[in-house]
Amino acid sequence: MVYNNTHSPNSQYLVPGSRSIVHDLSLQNQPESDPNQRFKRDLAWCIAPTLMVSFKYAWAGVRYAFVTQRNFRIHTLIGTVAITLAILLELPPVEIAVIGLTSGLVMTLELLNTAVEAVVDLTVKQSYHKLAKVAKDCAAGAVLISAIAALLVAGSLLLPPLVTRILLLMR
Ligand SMILES: Nc1ncnc2c1ncn2[C@@H]1O[C@H](COP(=O)(O)OP(=O)(O)OP(=O)(O)O)[C@@H](O)[C@H]1O
Repeated sequence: MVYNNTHSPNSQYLVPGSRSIVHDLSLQNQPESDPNQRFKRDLAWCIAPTLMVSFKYAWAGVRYAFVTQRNFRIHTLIGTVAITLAILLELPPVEIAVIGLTSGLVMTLELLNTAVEAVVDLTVKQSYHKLAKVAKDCAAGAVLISAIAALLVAGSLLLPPLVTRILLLMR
Protein backbone atom coordinates (compact mmCIF):
# COMPACT_ATOMS: atom_id res chain seq x y z
CA MET A 1 0.00 0.00 0.00
CA VAL A 2 1.45 3.39 -0.96
CA TYR A 3 0.51 6.30 1.23
CA ASN A 4 0.33 9.16 -1.22
CA ASN A 5 0.96 12.11 1.05
CA THR A 6 1.28 14.72 -1.69
CA HIS A 7 0.40 17.63 0.64
CA SER A 8 3.23 16.87 2.98
CA PRO A 9 6.13 19.30 3.00
CA ASN A 10 8.27 16.19 3.28
CA SER A 11 6.76 14.52 0.24
CA GLN A 12 10.11 14.81 -1.50
CA TYR A 13 11.31 12.20 0.96
CA LEU A 14 8.69 9.65 -0.06
CA VAL A 15 10.06 6.55 -1.69
CA PRO A 16 8.57 6.42 -5.21
CA GLY A 17 6.54 3.28 -5.83
CA SER A 18 7.10 2.14 -2.27
CA ARG A 19 5.05 -0.91 -1.31
CA SER A 20 5.25 -0.24 2.39
CA ILE A 21 3.61 2.53 4.36
CA VAL A 22 6.70 2.52 6.60
CA HIS A 23 8.70 4.25 3.88
CA ASP A 24 6.20 7.08 3.78
CA LEU A 25 6.09 7.91 7.48
CA SER A 26 7.54 11.39 7.78
CA LEU A 27 9.41 10.64 11.01
CA GLN A 28 11.40 7.97 9.20
CA ASN A 29 12.36 10.29 6.40
CA GLN A 30 13.34 13.49 8.16
CA PRO A 31 16.82 14.79 7.48
CA GLU A 32 18.90 14.09 10.61
CA SER A 33 20.59 17.50 10.37
CA ASP A 34 17.41 19.50 11.12
CA PRO A 35 16.39 18.86 14.76
CA ASN A 36 13.16 20.90 14.48
CA GLN A 37 12.02 18.86 11.50
CA ARG A 38 12.82 15.52 13.13
CA PHE A 39 9.84 15.43 15.48
CA LYS A 40 7.15 16.91 13.26
CA ARG A 41 4.34 14.42 12.68
CA ASP A 42 2.80 15.32 9.37
CA LEU A 43 0.40 12.38 9.42
CA ALA A 44 -1.26 13.50 12.66
CA TRP A 45 -4.60 15.24 12.24
CA CYS A 46 -4.05 17.17 15.45
CA ILE A 47 -1.12 17.53 17.86
CA ALA A 48 -1.74 18.70 21.43
CA PRO A 49 -0.14 22.15 21.67
CA THR A 50 0.31 22.20 25.47
CA LEU A 51 0.72 19.81 28.37
CA MET A 52 -2.73 20.73 29.71
CA VAL A 53 -4.35 19.89 26.38
CA SER A 54 -2.45 16.55 26.38
CA PHE A 55 -3.91 15.75 29.81
CA LYS A 56 -7.37 16.70 28.56
CA TYR A 57 -7.11 14.22 25.67
CA ALA A 58 -5.68 11.51 27.95
CA TRP A 59 -8.56 12.00 30.41
CA ALA A 60 -11.03 11.85 27.50
CA GLY A 61 -9.56 8.41 26.68
CA VAL A 62 -10.01 7.18 30.25
CA ARG A 63 -13.58 8.54 30.29
CA TYR A 64 -14.34 6.88 26.95
CA ALA A 65 -13.09 3.51 28.23
CA PHE A 66 -15.07 3.88 31.46
CA VAL A 67 -18.30 4.74 29.65
CA THR A 68 -18.05 2.19 26.85
CA GLN A 69 -16.09 -0.76 28.29
CA ARG A 70 -17.84 -2.89 30.90
CA ASN A 71 -14.56 -4.68 31.72
CA PHE A 72 -12.83 -1.36 32.44
CA ARG A 73 -15.60 -0.45 34.92
CA ILE A 74 -15.28 -3.86 36.60
CA HIS A 75 -11.47 -3.53 36.87
CA THR A 76 -11.84 0.01 38.27
CA LEU A 77 -14.30 -1.20 40.88
CA ILE A 78 -12.21 -4.23 41.92
CA GLY A 79 -9.03 -2.13 42.06
CA THR A 80 -10.72 0.53 44.19
CA VAL A 81 -12.12 -2.11 46.59
CA ALA A 82 -8.70 -3.82 46.85
CA ILE A 83 -6.82 -0.57 47.60
CA THR A 84 -9.50 0.55 50.10
CA LEU A 85 -9.35 -2.83 51.87
CA ALA A 86 -5.55 -2.67 51.96
CA ILE A 87 -5.71 0.76 53.65
CA LEU A 88 -8.46 -0.30 56.09
CA LEU A 89 -6.52 -3.44 57.03
CA GLU A 90 -3.46 -1.25 57.63
CA LEU A 91 -1.21 -3.23 55.33
CA PRO A 92 2.42 -2.04 55.09
CA PRO A 93 2.88 0.79 52.54
CA VAL A 94 4.89 -1.47 50.21
CA GLU A 95 2.02 -3.97 50.03
CA ILE A 96 -0.51 -1.18 49.36
CA ALA A 97 1.81 0.06 46.61
CA VAL A 98 2.05 -3.44 45.07
CA ILE A 99 -1.76 -3.77 45.05
CA GLY A 100 -2.02 -0.27 43.53
CA LEU A 101 0.55 -1.12 40.85
CA THR A 102 -1.08 -4.39 39.83
CA SER A 103 -4.55 -2.80 39.75
CA GLY A 104 -3.17 0.09 37.71
CA LEU A 105 -1.51 -2.34 35.30
CA VAL A 106 -4.82 -4.11 34.61
CA MET A 107 -6.56 -0.79 33.91
CA THR A 108 -3.67 0.37 31.73
CA LEU A 109 -3.81 -2.81 29.65
CA GLU A 110 -7.59 -2.50 29.37
CA LEU A 111 -7.07 0.99 27.93
CA LEU A 112 -4.51 -0.37 25.46
CA ASN A 113 -6.91 -3.18 24.58
CA THR A 114 -9.58 -0.57 23.83
CA ALA A 115 -7.08 1.33 21.67
CA VAL A 116 -6.14 -1.84 19.74
CA GLU A 117 -9.83 -2.63 19.20
CA ALA A 118 -10.45 0.88 17.85
CA VAL A 119 -7.46 0.76 15.47
CA VAL A 120 -8.39 -2.73 14.24
CA ASP A 121 -12.02 -1.70 13.66
CA LEU A 122 -10.82 1.45 11.90
CA THR A 123 -8.57 -0.64 9.65
CA VAL A 124 -10.74 -3.63 8.70
CA LYS A 125 -14.19 -2.16 9.50
CA GLN A 126 -16.77 -4.97 9.71
CA SER A 127 -14.86 -7.46 7.61
CA TYR A 128 -13.21 -10.58 9.02
CA HIS A 129 -9.43 -10.75 8.97
CA LYS A 130 -7.37 -13.33 10.78
CA LEU A 131 -4.73 -10.75 11.74
CA ALA A 132 -7.48 -8.57 13.20
CA LYS A 133 -8.47 -11.59 15.27
CA VAL A 134 -4.85 -12.13 16.39
CA ALA A 135 -4.50 -8.46 17.39
CA LYS A 136 -7.77 -8.37 19.36
CA ASP A 137 -7.30 -11.78 20.98
CA CYS A 138 -3.73 -10.98 22.07
CA ALA A 139 -4.74 -7.58 23.46
CA ALA A 140 -7.59 -9.23 25.39
CA GLY A 141 -5.15 -11.97 26.51
CA ALA A 142 -2.80 -9.33 27.94
CA VAL A 143 -5.66 -7.98 30.07
CA LEU A 144 -6.59 -11.48 31.18
CA ILE A 145 -3.03 -12.37 32.27
CA SER A 146 -2.62 -9.12 34.19
CA ALA A 147 -6.03 -9.58 35.86
CA ILE A 148 -5.10 -13.11 37.01
CA ALA A 149 -1.77 -11.81 38.36
CA ALA A 150 -3.55 -8.93 40.13
CA LEU A 151 -6.04 -11.34 41.71
CA LEU A 152 -3.20 -13.56 42.95
CA VAL A 153 -1.31 -10.59 44.38
CA ALA A 154 -4.38 -9.01 46.03
CA GLY A 155 -5.56 -12.39 47.29
CA SER A 156 -2.27 -13.34 48.88
CA LEU A 157 -1.79 -9.91 50.50
CA LEU A 158 -5.38 -9.21 51.55
CA LEU A 159 -6.83 -12.58 52.48
CA PRO A 160 -4.63 -13.50 55.50
CA PRO A 161 -5.23 -10.21 57.42
CA LEU A 162 -8.88 -10.16 56.31
CA VAL A 163 -9.52 -13.69 57.61
CA THR A 164 -7.72 -12.84 60.87
CA ARG A 165 -9.94 -9.76 61.35
CA ILE A 166 -13.12 -11.69 60.60
CA LEU A 167 -12.14 -14.47 63.05
CA LEU A 168 -11.38 -11.84 65.72
CA LEU A 169 -14.78 -10.23 65.18
CA MET A 170 -16.55 -13.58 65.41
CA ARG A 171 -15.06 -14.42 68.84
N1 LIG B 1 -12.50 -7.87 12.25
C1 LIG B 1 -12.34 -9.01 12.92
N2 LIG B 1 -11.77 -10.07 12.31
C2 LIG B 1 -11.61 -11.25 12.97
N3 LIG B 1 -12.03 -11.48 14.23
C3 LIG B 1 -12.59 -10.46 14.89
C4 LIG B 1 -12.79 -9.18 14.29
N4 LIG B 1 -13.40 -8.38 15.20
C5 LIG B 1 -13.56 -9.10 16.29
N5 LIG B 1 -13.09 -10.34 16.13
C6 LIG B 1 -13.11 -11.45 17.12
O1 LIG B 1 -14.14 -11.19 18.03
C7 LIG B 1 -13.64 -11.06 19.37
C8 LIG B 1 -14.44 -10.02 20.11
O2 LIG B 1 -14.26 -8.77 19.48
P1 LIG B 1 -14.38 -7.41 20.27
O3 LIG B 1 -14.22 -6.30 19.32
O4 LIG B 1 -15.62 -7.43 21.10
O5 LIG B 1 -13.07 -7.48 21.21
P2 LIG B 1 -12.94 -7.84 22.75
O6 LIG B 1 -11.48 -7.71 23.08
O7 LIG B 1 -13.56 -9.14 23.11
O8 LIG B 1 -13.78 -6.72 23.41
P3 LIG B 1 -13.91 -6.42 24.96
O9 LIG B 1 -12.51 -6.30 25.49
O10 LIG B 1 -14.66 -5.13 24.96
O11 LIG B 1 -14.67 -7.56 25.57
C9 LIG B 1 -12.16 -10.73 19.19
O12 LIG B 1 -11.37 -11.14 20.31
C10 LIG B 1 -11.80 -11.51 17.93
O13 LIG B 1 -11.54 -12.88 18.23
